[in-house]
This record gives sequence, structure tokens and C-alpha cells, in this order.
Amino acid sequence: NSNSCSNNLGIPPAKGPNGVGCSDFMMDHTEKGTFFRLYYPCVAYEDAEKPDWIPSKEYFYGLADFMNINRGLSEHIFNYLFGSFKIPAAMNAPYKQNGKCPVVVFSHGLGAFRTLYSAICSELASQGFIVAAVEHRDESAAATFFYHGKTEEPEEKEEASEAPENLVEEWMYYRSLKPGESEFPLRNKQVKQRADECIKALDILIQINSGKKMENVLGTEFDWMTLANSMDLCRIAVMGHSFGGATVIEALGKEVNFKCGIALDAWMLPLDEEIYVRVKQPIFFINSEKFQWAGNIMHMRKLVPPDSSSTQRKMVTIKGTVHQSFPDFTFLTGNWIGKILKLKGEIDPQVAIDLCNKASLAFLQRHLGMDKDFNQWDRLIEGKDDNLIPGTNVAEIP
Ligand SMILES: CCN(CC)CCN(C[C@]12C[C@](c3ccc(C(F)(F)F)cc3)(C1)C2)C(=O)Cn1c(SCc2ccc(F)cc2)nc(=O)c2c1C=CC2
Repeated sequence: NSNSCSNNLGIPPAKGPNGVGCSDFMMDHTEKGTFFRLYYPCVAYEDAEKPDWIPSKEYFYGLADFMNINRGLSEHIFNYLFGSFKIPAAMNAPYKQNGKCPVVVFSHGLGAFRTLYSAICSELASQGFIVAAVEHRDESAAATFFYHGKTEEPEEKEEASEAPENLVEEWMYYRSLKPGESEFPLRNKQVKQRADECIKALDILIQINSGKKMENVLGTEFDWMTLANSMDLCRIAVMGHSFGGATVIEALGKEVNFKCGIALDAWMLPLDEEIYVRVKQPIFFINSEKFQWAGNIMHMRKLVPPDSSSTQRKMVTIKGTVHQSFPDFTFLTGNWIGKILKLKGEIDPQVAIDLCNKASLAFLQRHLGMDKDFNQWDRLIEGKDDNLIPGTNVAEIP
């Protein structure tokens, strides 16, 4: 990226054998529609323009709202700090036909949005996965947009409006908890909507895979028809960070086509009791060292037994990590800002995300029944590494 910082900051490029492409998809245009960024294996494509990591200024406004700081001021700070970063993927690069790809649907955290986990999503795509990073419309995203119906008055439009077929863009911003409002009812309603949005995204992917002509409201240059027969619909997983981790559990309970789930530093508060007996699929909890607490771990323990007896339910903790070690921010500031803002832990962010990605790939190979070489990282699922703790570091409630 063109960031002038001396200490070559930036999101680490993916390590897998495939180039990574990405393209945005929205259908239909309303807030009830599906909106995701698709990461996929692409043909080598040097001169592709790399998309801005933060697609538009409204996302900075949403981040400011989320962090209770002034919008105007924050736009300049965020622009200065993060405005020039590109993501490690080639926008709208041609899809590389290489058999049927396993599929991952990714759910972002509270106050985040679809582009902020590109280090994880692009690594999976480079390893042969098709990844749909959804953008939720439950008011938990920092910001998201959709479109109004056509403008009523058919006024003459001199210039072609940049919005598709003169639809009017509308932004939805992060909804903070009102003073005195109790958290559970809101978060429980949101996690149910989030799970439905992951399932709707999967439905859209199945339609794209069938070769059906899709009306992508965003009109990207990408030819979605090239994804016909590209997906292995027996190998579908759901993944998410924090609130997105709770969304993983909820989505597994509702959709048996999600064969397994990976929850990154899950926040379990939004889930109600009955989901714990409903989920049957394999689950992998990958936790940070600093975010977790006994009450949250207690909920996870309803899904992962404390001893290492279970083969389908696993938990590991990455030493020296914080909650923000999973989203891309962890790569984008120098050490001292990162530590002050709690965007970085003690561990090198690239070492941490590498462990997270390799452990995830090994778990996905095992529970999607893939025949790649990701089983070379099976020991990471058991927490066997200097930077990993099997289970949790948290002193648990007996
Ligand atoms: C302040 C008020 N309060 C809001 C309710 C707490 C805010 N907070 C801690 C923060 C996120 C923080 C952050 C971001 C980004 C910069 C930046 F400077 F880099 F932009 C700095 C500082 C502020 C660290 C969290 O909510 C943590 N968290 C998250 S953070 C997901 C996220 C959001 C925005 C991002 F840009 C990247 C990642 N996702 C969850 O699902 C859950 C929680 C807690 C429980 C469930």
C-alpha cells in the first residue's frame, strides 16, 4: 500500500498457492437483502487495482459512533491512520477454475463490517476456499448501506447517477445501547437476525453456484456467472469474530448445511439457553488471552467439555493476544499506538493470525472431509505450540 510509514505496516499477503480476488455483492437492494464481500481463488493478476480497505467515509463515521468520538474529528484521524491501506486481494480479478471449492460464510463483530477481516478471509481464499464476508443490517455494524426503491418522481437525470438504476443509497449506522436499556434482548434479537443473514447469504451462494443469472445491485465488473459449479455444497462452514462468534453458534443451530463452525474470541452473551442443546456440528473456539472471562467461558463449556475427550469440540487460546488480534486493525498501527488502543497484544500480530489461520485450516479439513495437506497443522487444534494454550487460560467456575 502507499502508506508512507517506515515500518512497512499493512495487512499481510495471503500465504496459500492461489492468488486472491474479491468482489462485492448485494441482492436485493433493500435492508432485508444480502450483502457480502466475496474472496475467492483468482488467476494471477498483477496490475489489478487493490480496493481501499475502508470503502467509503461513512464507515469512518460509523466507527466514530461506535467509539463515542466526534465524527468530523475521527474522519481525519482515521483517514490519516488507515485511509491509504489496501487489502491483500485483487478487486474483481477473474475467478480461477480449479474444481469445486469449499465455502466459508464469515460474520463480523460488533461495530465492525464486511471488509475488516481480510487477513483471515484472503488467507482462506488463497488456500482454495470461497469466502463470503457478510455485512449485517441488524444495526450492529459500524455502518452499512442499502438502497431505497426507485425515486417516485421520474425527474430527468442529466448525469447518470452513480447509484445503480437511480436507486437512492441509504446508510444504517451502529445502534448503541440506550441508557438503562438491558443488553440481552437487543443482542439476542440481533444474533437471530445475523444467523438468518448468514443463511440467506448461503442461499444466494447456492443460486450463484447453480449458474443462475444474478442481479447484483452493485454492478461490479466481476462476472458472477464464472462461479457456476465452483462451490462444493457438501463442504460449507460458518466462521465469525466476537458477536460473529455467537452468530456462528446460532447459525449452526438453524442450518444443517453449515457442517462445522469456527468462533474467534466468541462473545456468548447474545445466545439463549436453548441453542446449546440444539447445535450438533463440530465447533472450534479460538480465543484471545486477554478478552475472555469466567462467565463467557462457562457458556462455551456447555458446548466444549473441559477434558480433551471430545474430537468434534475444541478450544485453544493464543498467548499474548487481545480481542483486536483477529480483525485487520492489529496490522495497521505502530507498536505503541497499537498497544495503547489495545489493537495489539504482546505477540507479533502476524504470528498470531498465522496460528489462527493454520489451526482453522486443519479443523476445516478434518470436519469438511477435505483431502488437502492442512492436517499438517492438526497439533494446533490441540493447542500444541509454544504460543498456544489448550483450552483456556481463564480460571474457570467449577
Ligand atoms: C467503546 C465502547 N464499547 C462499544 C460497545 C466497547 C468497544 N469495544 C472495544 C473496541 C473495539 C475497539 C477499537 C476498534 C478500532 C480502533 C481503531 F482505532 F483502530 F479504529 C480502536 C479501537 C473499541 C476496541 C468492543 O465492543 C469490543 N468488541 C468488538 S470489537 C469488533 C471490531 C469493531 C470495530 C473495528 F474496527 C474492529 C473490530 N466486537 C464484538 O463483537 C464485541 C466486543 C465486545 C463485546 C462483543
